[in-house]
Amino acid sequence: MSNKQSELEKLGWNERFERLAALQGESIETVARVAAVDRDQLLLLNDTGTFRAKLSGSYLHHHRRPEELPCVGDWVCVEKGLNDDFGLIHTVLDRRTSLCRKAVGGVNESQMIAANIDYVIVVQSCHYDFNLNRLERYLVMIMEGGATPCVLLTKTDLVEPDVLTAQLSQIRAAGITAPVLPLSNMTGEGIDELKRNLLPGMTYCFVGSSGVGKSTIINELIGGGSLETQGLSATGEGKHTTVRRELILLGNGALVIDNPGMREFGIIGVENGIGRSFVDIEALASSCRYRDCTHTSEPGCAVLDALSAGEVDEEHYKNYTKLKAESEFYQMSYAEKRKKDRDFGKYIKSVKNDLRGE
Ligand SMILES: Nc1nc2c(ncn2[C@@H]2O[C@H](COP(=O)(O)OP(=O)(O)OP(=O)(O)O)[C@@H](O)[C@H]2O)c(=O)[nH]1
Ligand SMILES: [Zn+2]
Repeated sequence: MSNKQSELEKLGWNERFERLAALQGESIETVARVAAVDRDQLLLLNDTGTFRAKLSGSYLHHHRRPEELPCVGDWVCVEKGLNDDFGLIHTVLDRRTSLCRKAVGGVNESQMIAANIDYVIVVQSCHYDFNLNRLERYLVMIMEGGATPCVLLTKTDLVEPDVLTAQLSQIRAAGITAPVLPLSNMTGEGIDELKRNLLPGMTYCFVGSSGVGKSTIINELIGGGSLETQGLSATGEGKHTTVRRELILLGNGALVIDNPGMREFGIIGVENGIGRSFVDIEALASSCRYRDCTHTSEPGCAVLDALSAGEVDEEHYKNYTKLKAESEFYQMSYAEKRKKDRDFGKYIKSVKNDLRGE
């Protein structure tokens, strides 16, 4: 393996991207990872360090949809002469995973937040913030983007052990098998285990409501020794701006993406369960000919009838079927997860023991 290659692997590069680049006739010499995006300016990272870049005119001309523009975590191919201030990006390699904020239930809006994340860590505080429905919505959206979810329950120092135990059993009863780690930034419980679980070359991000402790955790992780977290100053149009780097390489080799959009990820529509925001469609569904009607092609479907009569908005209908498909996909994995119940039971027991200090 070339030196260049092993340096890039520290930034999350792997064989899959290698093949993608080769397919597009790109040499490994041109690749870099997006560390931040600031309007038309990007901060890139490769084996030589951090540098600035812009999208080539041709790329902009051929890629107009918002999701085609590079976001933090993307791998791009870039041309930069020794004396150039900016590199010119001409290719964005296909994303392996993505985190996309989107609306469900009527509003048509979506925003690419980050790309090529391996693990998304959903942070909820077990003190007031805990909400199973919200957790499920986060997990669905994460899995839809292809990343692996994990859950952190923070502020365990603020609740009685039985409150935490009840929350863990609620999570288990909902069929969620993502790893759940109770943690306290105050007592330090769970911090070491979290650190042990962050693997070199893997990309992580933390999502969750404001105030649950994400900054405190990330600061703790960075405090453990981070390489180059500062941004890069750039002079453009007479202004001097600093672009804050959002892709952070931790001392242990793991990568963390920390950006404001990410923190609010999923906020749009996340509280809307199917029953609430799609009551109109659910009501129609009760008059469908078949009880298990999927409202996509069946004869005698009251929803499709209402759609063609213009009584139900097309976009609203699309969102409904989409969310329904997602939750069915999610339900499917429930069955498999049941099998793991026994293991989870053991886990709960060990957590209880930990809490008792055994
Ligand atoms: N008791 C207790 N307080 C905590 C814990 N973790 C964080 N806090 C406190 O909770 C408050 C919010 O923590 P932050 O880390 O800023 O939360 P955040 O999730 O980053 O919030 P945003 O930056 O708004 O997204 C701060 O006052 C922290 O000191 C914890 O485990 N236990
Ligand atoms: Zn139907």
